Amino acid sequence: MGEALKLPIIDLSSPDRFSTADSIRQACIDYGFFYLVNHGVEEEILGRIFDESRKFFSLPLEHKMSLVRKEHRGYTPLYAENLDPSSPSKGDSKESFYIGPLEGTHSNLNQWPSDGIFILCEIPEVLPSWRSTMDLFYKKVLRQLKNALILVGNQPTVTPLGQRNSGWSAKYWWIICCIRYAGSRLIRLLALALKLDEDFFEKVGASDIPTAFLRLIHYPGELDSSGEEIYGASAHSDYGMITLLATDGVPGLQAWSAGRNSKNQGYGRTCQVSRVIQAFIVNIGDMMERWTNCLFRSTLHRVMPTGQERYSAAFFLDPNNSCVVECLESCCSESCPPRFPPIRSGDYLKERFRLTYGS
Ligand SMILES: O=C(O)CCC(=O)C(=O)O
Ligand SMILES: [Fe+2]
Repeated sequence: MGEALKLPIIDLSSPDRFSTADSIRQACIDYGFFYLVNHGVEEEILGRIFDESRKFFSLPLEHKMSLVRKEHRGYTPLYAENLDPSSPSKGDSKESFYIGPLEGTHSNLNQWPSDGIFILCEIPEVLPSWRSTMDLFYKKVLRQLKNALILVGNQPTVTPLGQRNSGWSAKYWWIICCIRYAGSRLIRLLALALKLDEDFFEKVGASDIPTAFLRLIHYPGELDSSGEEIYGASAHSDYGMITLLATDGVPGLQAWSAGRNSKNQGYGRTCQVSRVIQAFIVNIGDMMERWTNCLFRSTLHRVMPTGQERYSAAFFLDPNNSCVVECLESCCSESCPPRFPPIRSGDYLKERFRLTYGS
C-alpha cells in the first residue's frame, strides 16, 4: 500500500495559539493534511457513530433506498458516485449517507431513518436498543448542546430538538455540534496561520451558517470487480474549506505526496494515511486552496479497496453558500497574481456536485 505519510500532529487544546497556528501553516503548505488531537469529540461518541453506521448500512437495500439522496442529503448506493469524473470506472465502490446542516432554513431537507425506514420495517428487530440509547443520548445532547453553542460563540438558529422524536437525528446533531466546535476553533487557527485576524473567516461570512455536511461512508470488503480497476473513492480533492475525517482504523486512505500544487495523478507518489487513535485526519479543501492562491494545498487523495470492510465519517466544513471566495491579499503579489477568479461558494459547490453526480 506504499509508505505511510508522517503527518504533523496538531494539538487543538494547546494554550499557545500562535505556535499552533504556525504548525498548522507549515502542515498545510507541506502536505495539506495533518492529524488533529484533543479536539473535544470523545472516542466513545465516534465509536457510537460507527456502530449506528454499521447498523444502517447492513439494512436491506430497499430500506436504504427509501432514503435515497435528495438535495444532497440521504443515501447514495454503491457505484452511484465517481469522485474522479475523468476516470472511466463504473463508479466508486462505496455507499454513503449524507447529513446536511441541522440548523438554518435548510435543516428540514435532511432525511432520517425515522421518516423512511420505520415505515418499511419493524425497527425494534433491526435495532433492538434503539429507543433506550436514543433516550439516554437525547438528554445528554440537550445538556451538552447548550455548552457547545455558547463555546462556539455564535448564535445560529437552533433547530428545536424538543420537536424531534428521532434519537438518530439527535445523535448526529450532537456529533455535528462537537465537530463544528472543533472546526470553528480550527478555522480561527487557520486564519492566524494565514496572518489574518482570528475572526477573518467569520467576517467574510464563511462560517455564519457553514454548509457543513457529515458523510458516513461504508466500503464493502468483497467486490465483484471482474478485472476492472475499482476504487473505494477515486482520486479527488475535497471541495470546501477543511475536512475532518474519522476512520475505523482499516487502511485504504492514500494521499499524493507530490511537488507543490500538483493535481496530476501521474505526478508524485501515493502514500498511506494511517489512522492515529483519537485524532481526526484533517485536510485542506479546494476553496481554501483558492483563498490562499495554492499556498495551502488541497491534496489529491483516494481510498483503495483492501478486501476488508471499512467505515469512515467525513465532516466537510464548507463556507456559507453566499460567501465569495477570492484570493487573500497576503497570498498574491505582482509576481504571483491570483490564479483563480472570485467565486461564490454555493456556485462552486453546485458545479463540483454536478460533475461528481451528474446532477
Ligand atoms: O473514507 C475516507 O477515508 C476518505 C473519504 C474521502 O476522502 C471523502 O469522502 O472525501
Ligand atoms: Fe476526500
